[in-house]
Amino acid sequence: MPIKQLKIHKLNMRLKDPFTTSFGTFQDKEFFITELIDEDGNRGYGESVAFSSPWYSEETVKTNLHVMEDFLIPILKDNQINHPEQVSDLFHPIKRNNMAKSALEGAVWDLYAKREKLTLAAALGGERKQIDVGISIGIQPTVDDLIQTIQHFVDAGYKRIKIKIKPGWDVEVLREVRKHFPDTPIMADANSAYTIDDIEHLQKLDDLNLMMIEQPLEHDDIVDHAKLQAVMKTPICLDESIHSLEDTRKAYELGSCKIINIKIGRVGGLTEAKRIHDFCMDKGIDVWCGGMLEAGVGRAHNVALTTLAQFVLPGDTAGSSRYWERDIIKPEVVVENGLINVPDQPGIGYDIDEEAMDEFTEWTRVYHF
Ligand SMILES: O=C(O)CCC(=O)c1ccccc1C(=O)O
Ligand SMILES: [Mg+2]
Repeated sequence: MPIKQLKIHKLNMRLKDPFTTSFGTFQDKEFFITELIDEDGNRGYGESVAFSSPWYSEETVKTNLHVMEDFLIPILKDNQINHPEQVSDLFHPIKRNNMAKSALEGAVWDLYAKREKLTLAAALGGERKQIDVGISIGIQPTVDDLIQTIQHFVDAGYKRIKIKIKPGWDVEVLREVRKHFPDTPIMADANSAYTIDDIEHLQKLDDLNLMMIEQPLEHDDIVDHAKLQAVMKTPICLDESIHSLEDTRKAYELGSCKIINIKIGRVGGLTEAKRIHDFCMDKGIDVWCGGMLEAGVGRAHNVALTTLAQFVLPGDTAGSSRYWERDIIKPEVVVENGLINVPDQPGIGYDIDEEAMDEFTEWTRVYHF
């Protein structure tokens, strides 16, 4: 691909409502939009998903910029790229920093799909025209607030409800929720808030008919999760622990989970996400697409990935309006009856809303190839 220029746009956006997990509360999001421009004027876009603080993983907005500028962009400049699948191998010598890698690799995928006049979904091999959507609800001030919030999103049609839990906001809360919503597909996400010493406590969740429990134990663990899965009938889903196909294989061999949440940023890009998907399809592990409170570009990438066959469970790919007063894409991502219609325009399939980009852009840097 005759790449001419890369732009990195630094954006600041404010979520409509604060979002609280076991590790902290977010409302202001700073991130990068990557824009890769070829000699014909095609533009491919990616989004960095690291947060400002290393609470979810070790990456931050600042480490993303450092790693992109000092290591990854030089690799892109020095190599002729014909297909986006080359990028993850070219980036492989750089350890981890998967969200930085993904922000650039995503722009290469979008540019490639646009040049080939394919939707990003089709370029990845996805066939679904609509995807099922769930929603992730942060920790609320009171159980009543939580129940009202769930009711709101159940009424809006979301196909499953994910509830964030932490010690002190878990068994009793979920029991109350289950009483109000006996038949709703419900799951819990602990974001690594428990340890092996909490196994007996976590077993109390087993009679609540949860779809799964996401990442109950340490962010880097797969051994204790296997011990937990062995004594629980509720499926364990791994999020933070899975950074690669290799991690997935090891978790599978140990029996650490029955479900995997695939986040493009966490695994270093769409190519690795697809490799994990293919492995899980082969082994019968269900997967779904996780979220990082993305703006429109990242959200569009998630929608495209979810069209692959083994994404059999609703993802955390809620509509733009769940997060933002105004998103940076036109049209915004819309959820109706718990479904998103996959766009049929080339690449990510949504246009950049240049006016919104201007509003949220703090600065732009240009790199000439
Ligand atoms: O709606 C979303 O984008 C996902 C929300 C979510 O659960 C989440 C948000 C921030 C960090 C981690 C997570 C997570 O999936 O664990
Ligand atoms: Mg999670």
